Amino acid sequence: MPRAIISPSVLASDFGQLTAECKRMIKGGAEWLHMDVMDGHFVPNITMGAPILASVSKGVPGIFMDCHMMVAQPERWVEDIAKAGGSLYCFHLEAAKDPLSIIESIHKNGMKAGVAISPDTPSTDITHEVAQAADMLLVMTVYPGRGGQKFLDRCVSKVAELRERYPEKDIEVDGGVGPSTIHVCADAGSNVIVAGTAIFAAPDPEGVIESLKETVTNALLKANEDKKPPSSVVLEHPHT
Ligand SMILES: O=C(CO)[C@@H](O)[C@H](O)COP(=O)(O)O
Repeated sequence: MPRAIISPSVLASDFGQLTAECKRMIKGGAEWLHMDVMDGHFVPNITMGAPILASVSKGVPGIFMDCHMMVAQPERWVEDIAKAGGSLYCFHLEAAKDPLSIIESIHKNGMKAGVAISPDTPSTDITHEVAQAADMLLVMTVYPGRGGQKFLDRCVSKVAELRERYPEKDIEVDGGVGPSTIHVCADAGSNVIVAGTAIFAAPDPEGVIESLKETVTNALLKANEDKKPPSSVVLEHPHT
């Protein structure tokens, strides 16, 4: 059964105190940190690249950097991000000419591989081969490019469709996720939750992390329970 993982998006943090902000989130219960890398081509904004990630990994030993690569040439940055301490390299399917070879290169460089889809990309564009090779699938619930946007409900059905196809895979949601939208994401089957504004702008980030995690864990347990045969059937056929 997949487990609940909360990955605060540092895009909503104080970049002047990035290392301290990451430590604050880990202390508050976050397991991963979501690092939004934007190149000004795939999306209009520019955020951070390998040198900043390297400083963070040096300043926060053991950090799991969930790197969301909003870049036009995802194959180009794999080595640099690995050297900078990236733990997971998630690239956009829309930008990839050969997703399978990018996944192979990510694995060769010692990172987990993620494949992201933007709101207008159907989940069926992720082929079975690509989904199987990837460690994580990311369903964007806003258009990539900036934080603080409104959650797009219409993307949730893609999470459910992918969860149906891949019961054990890590499935991440990102964009406008917080206490008011977590239930639909969790019920659809996402287990890795990215939240920026909802966590960093909260007076009690630890409380938000804890409640997001609890909601997701409960949904995962319920889905797992629902898969089991009813207990009466088990009792009637103890040897089957
Ligand atoms: O990738 C992105 C935006 O492109 C996200 O990671 C956002 O940074 C999430 O921020 P909130 O919507 O949670 O504020």
